[in-house]
Amino acid sequence: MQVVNVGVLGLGTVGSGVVRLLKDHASKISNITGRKLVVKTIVVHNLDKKRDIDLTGIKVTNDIEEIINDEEINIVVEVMGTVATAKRYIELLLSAGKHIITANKDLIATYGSELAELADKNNCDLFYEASVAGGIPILRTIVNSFAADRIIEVKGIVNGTTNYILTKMSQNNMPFSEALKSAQELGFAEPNPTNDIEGIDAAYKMIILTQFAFGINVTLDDIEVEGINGIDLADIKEAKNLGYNIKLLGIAKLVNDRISVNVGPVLVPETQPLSAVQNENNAVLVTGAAVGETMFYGPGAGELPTANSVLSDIIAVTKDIVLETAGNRFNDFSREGKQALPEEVRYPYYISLKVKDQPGQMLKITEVMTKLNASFHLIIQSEYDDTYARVVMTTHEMSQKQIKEIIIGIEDLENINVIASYKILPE
Ligand SMILES: NC(=O)C1=CN([C@@H]2O[C@H](COP(=O)(O)OP(=O)(O)OC[C@H]3O[C@@H](n4cnc5c(N)ncnc54)[C@H](OP(=O)(O)O)[C@@H]3O)[C@@H](O)[C@H]2O)C=CC1
Ligand SMILES: N[C@@H](CC=O)C(=O)O
Repeated sequence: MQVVNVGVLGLGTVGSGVVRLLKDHASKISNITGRKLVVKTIVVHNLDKKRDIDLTGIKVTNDIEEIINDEEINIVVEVMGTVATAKRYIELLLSAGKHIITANKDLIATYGSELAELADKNNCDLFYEASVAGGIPILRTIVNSFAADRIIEVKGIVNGTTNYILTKMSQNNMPFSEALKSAQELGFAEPNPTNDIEGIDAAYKMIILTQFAFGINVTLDDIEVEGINGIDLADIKEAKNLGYNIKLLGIAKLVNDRISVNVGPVLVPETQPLSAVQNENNAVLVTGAAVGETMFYGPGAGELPTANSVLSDIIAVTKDIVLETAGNRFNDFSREGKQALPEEVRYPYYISLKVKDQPGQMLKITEVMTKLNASFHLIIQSEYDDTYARVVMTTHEMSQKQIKEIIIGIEDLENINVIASYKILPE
């Protein structure tokens, strides 16, 4: 049987999974593709690091030239992370005619269009199924199964680390820092977890999902992003009392033919399936004009689930090599869409306040709301400490413009501080 040689950049969580799965499923993969896939060379950063994996017959190096100049290597899997270095390596590899598979959402969300052009020019495949929602095959599903539909909304939990942290905080009262440490140990978090907890990782995934679902390019600057680092355990509990779970959601939707993309903590009613998504699992809801709402659920991070998505790309590339059909676009980056206006995007909100316990405070808050044409749904007051009360309000639907003005108005009031304001997903 003919051999297809594979190069791998990175031998961390995902890289180790790729090497393991390629070995474990070698004969099944050969049956599907008609080729024997062999990992020939792996590039790592630290050659002295002890590896808990069988690397017999594989060359491990820290010199990318060993892959670039090896004409026997046809496919390269980039699972090392970083943006600048990974971009430079992938450009050199594409120019050398290698097909690329990457799990690097930071890179694809930022330079996907540029790299896709270079891949086209060199008749190479550039696939990145693992870059969004780990083990869920969401990108190919959108490309293949929604081709004839018109998608109007894509929303979901697309970051495993933050969902894991929120689950542990909510169910086990685990402090934020302890839950984050555990997510890091389990290999879910990015090497630098700032992007996870600040919502940037989810925003990168929403950029890619927006391209696939709507054919529209957005950048990080077009997305309102809020992470989970400011979330108070008391708000998680308060939301629960009201029948909601707080989840970090990405929401991309068409509003009057303009695109709105947001990432942030959202109160999800317990009755909704997204509310039941626990730990590192992800779920993406795709709403098509014809099909209605569909949901795709599975592990969003971790060694083997992510490696499985990488392997599905490896098999797709190998089939293209065999059939000589490589170089087809995974995705069309051509359209620039218009941004939805802040007054067009409407949700009910949850607002949590620290209010000095003195007469007339609620009246002042009500005045701000009334002036801005907004109204409460319910108000709950509890003790914050000896001097302050915690006031939690849910509102009727209002625009993003209104909620911003309300928050500014309330912050201007003396002895009243806004702790949090989160969207509420309608029932
Ligand atoms: N972990 C997950 O669940 C998921 C991760 N991803 C993405 O996959 C990619 C890899 O993530 P993950 O496996 O968790 O990361 P790890 O930190 O576990 O592994 C990174 C690997 O890349 C190597 N590396 C880093 N920089 C360089 C460099 N400059 N040159 C050569 N090798 C380098 C490291 O080498 P050394 O071992 O020598 O230090 C290490 O083996 C990232 O883009 C991430 O966003 C996507 C989906 C899920
Ligand atoms: N750090 C990411 C890994 C997968 O993309 C996450 O937690 O989702």
